Amino acid sequence: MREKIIVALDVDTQQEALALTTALRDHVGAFKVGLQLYNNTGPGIVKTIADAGGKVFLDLKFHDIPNTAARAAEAVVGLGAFMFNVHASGGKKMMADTAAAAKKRAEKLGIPAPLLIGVTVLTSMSEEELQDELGVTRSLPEHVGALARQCQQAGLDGVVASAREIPWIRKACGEDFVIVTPGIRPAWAAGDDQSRIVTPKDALKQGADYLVVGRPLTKAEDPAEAAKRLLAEIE
Ligand SMILES: O=c1ccn([C@@H]2O[C@H](COP(=O)(O)O)[C@@H](O)[C@H]2O)c(=O)[nH]1
Repeated sequence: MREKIIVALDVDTQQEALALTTALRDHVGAFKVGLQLYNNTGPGIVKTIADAGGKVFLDLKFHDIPNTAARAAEAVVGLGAFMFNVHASGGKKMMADTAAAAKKRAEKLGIPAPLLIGVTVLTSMSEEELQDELGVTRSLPEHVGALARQCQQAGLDGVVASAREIPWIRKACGEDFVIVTPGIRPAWAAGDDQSRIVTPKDALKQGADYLVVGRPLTKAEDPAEAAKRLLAEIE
């Protein structure tokens, strides 16, 4: 089960990130480098964590025109992350061009292409916000299911969504499509700015492939103890 846990390293410095990877690497499967750490430290952080024995999910959520996203994806391939992502709402062409560019670059380098995952609806967003602010008329789970289908048709490997929407994603995309679920909160953790939260146990019960957990572990007084507590709930 621990292989399914991805820790969000939302910290400012390489030093803080490496302290967390050292404390947590025996308890989890991978580490996520997002906008905060990447923009504070630069692309080299991916290799630094990989060299320290950690698998890296590079969570930069590309959302741009097809050419820009595809060229950025080519740069990502050489960094050594096992997974990276784009926003599904960037459209099918953007996703398809990005997937094709990453595969081509990986082939050229003779390395496996990283998994490419589409962000459906951010887990911080509620159905009310989606409908009232973004003008989406279908229900949130239906919207996630429809975006997931577009990701699959564009050649992506999976999606990011709340574990609440897994039944809709499985219905639209089948069992082999990768589902990465942030917004994971054990009962003892604060919800913070997340809206569609799910416990680790329920996320696994629903069939999540990966659970992204940040603050419940990284802000804990003892991150390794918090990870052990979380694992005790699911193993
Ligand atoms: O829909 C999404 C997409 C990405 N995230 C990222 O996951 C982590 C969650 O951190 P917590 O501290 O466990 O809330 C964070 O890095 C987000 O950028 C997400 O939460 N929701």
